[in-house]
Amino acid sequence: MTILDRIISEKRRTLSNLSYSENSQRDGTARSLLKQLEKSKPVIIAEFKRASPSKGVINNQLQPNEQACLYERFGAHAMSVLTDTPFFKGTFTDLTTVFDAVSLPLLCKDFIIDERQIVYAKNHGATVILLIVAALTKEELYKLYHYAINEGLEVLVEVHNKAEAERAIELGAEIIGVNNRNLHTFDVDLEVTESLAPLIKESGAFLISESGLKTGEDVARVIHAGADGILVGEALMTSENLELLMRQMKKTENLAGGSK
Ligand SMILES: O=C(O)c1ccccc1NCC(=O)[C@H](O)[C@H](O)COP(=O)(O)O
Repeated sequence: MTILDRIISEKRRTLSNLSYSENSQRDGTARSLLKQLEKSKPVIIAEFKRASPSKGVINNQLQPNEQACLYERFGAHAMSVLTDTPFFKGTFTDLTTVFDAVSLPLLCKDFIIDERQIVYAKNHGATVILLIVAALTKEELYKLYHYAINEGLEVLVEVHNKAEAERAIELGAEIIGVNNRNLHTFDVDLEVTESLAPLIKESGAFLISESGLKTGEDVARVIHAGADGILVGEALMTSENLELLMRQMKKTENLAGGSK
């Protein structure tokens, strides 16, 4: 059993607590990750991540609104907020707090297996949701993807290997995230992005490299492989000089061999 299996099993257990009924006062239509991807490279998706199964507590001291304002000020193009509580110590209040603090596209980083979670995420300010191919059957992936699109949301479809990438491409996903973290061992290896990039880029989808990016050199490596953007959590949550690190990650010289 992988950590993903354990997380999904916990999600199923708590699903009945979610309701469709809550109405949102939040209009996220102007916050498009796709538009950011069309105009900037590399797109930086900065994550608010207190804890994780692989690292335990990462940083429990930061306030989501303050960190969001710093991310926006230092040039993030979008934000990701972990909303899962048991494994990541995140909450949906974090998501609404961040929505109210900044005007960036907002990814609800959760483990979605049911339409109710999509409505719930949207009502709490999400403009992008995550669908993890490894967690869904082909039918579930298709149904949830189109449900989210019909709700006016954008979807980051996450893959870990070639078979999953082929499923994301077959779905017609416009934004595909390659997660460099092995869910069995928790090891991160940027070679995962490098190996899947040609297939994903050939499909015409935007490619986001996720997990394990710590330095400007790491970013240069995945951008050189073909990534259009990156998703970074731990390195930003623990940085002692966030402004410098984000500047290094955004540097256009990182686009080794590529154009802006
Ligand atoms: O981070 C984990 O330990 C983890 C374990 C199991 C499933 C998902 C997990 N993380 C979610 C993410 O995808 C990352 O938070 C995101 O890519 C940022 O990663 P990092 O920059 O390495 O914090």
